[in-house]
Amino acid sequence: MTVTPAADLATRLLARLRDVPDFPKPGIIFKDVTPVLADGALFRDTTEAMADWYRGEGITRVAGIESRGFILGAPVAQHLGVGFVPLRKPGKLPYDRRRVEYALEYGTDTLEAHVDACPGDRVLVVDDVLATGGTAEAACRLVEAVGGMVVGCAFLLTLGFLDGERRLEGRAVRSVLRL
Ligand SMILES: O=P(O)(O)OC[C@H]1O[C@H](OP(=O)(O)OP(=O)(O)O)[C@H](O)[C@@H]1O
Ligand SMILES: Nc1ncnc2[nH]cnc12
Repeated sequence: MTVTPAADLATRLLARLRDVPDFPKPGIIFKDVTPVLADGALFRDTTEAMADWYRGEGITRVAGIESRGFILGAPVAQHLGVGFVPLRKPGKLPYDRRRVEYALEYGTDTLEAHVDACPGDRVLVVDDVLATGGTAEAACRLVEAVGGMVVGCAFLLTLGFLDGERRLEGRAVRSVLRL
């Protein structure tokens, strides 16, 4: 895991991230990124930093994890000049799909991708938060199941105490901020 040396960006993010206790379940302190997204300069600088790490890595597709991974992944794809593919919650994609199931910090969930989402692509997986790593690990498996090669994973925030990095061992994982 590499954390960006752009300390000022991390400081700006820390000032904007909002802790919401007991959401979506008692005992969870939810890291709310909506104030970051609402700050235009911070939103741009964050997604540019996430894209910059992977310039020169031959990325041909960005895969964003529903739902906040869509919001961050689409501008990352635009900064890199490549296409975007959505990894979606079940029942949302219209065409032929593959699916993977995974455990969350607060339950279980499923991700789906179109079978032709990223054949032969060099893929960057993007999400807002790396917590237990279940979602991102499932996203990587799903990308591989539809023929993509995962070059790396980029996050705005890693919750280090939940040890998600262990689930992604061997992958190029980067995060703007690590708490
Ligand atoms: O590392 P993990 O423990 O797997 O958790 C991380 C995931 O949890 C959150 O998504 P959530 O399930 O809340 O979905 P949402 O983005 O649709 O709200 C977050 O956006 C990540 O996708
Ligand atoms: N505590 C948390 N805050 C925001 N997103 C999360 N995803 C999993 N755990 C989370």
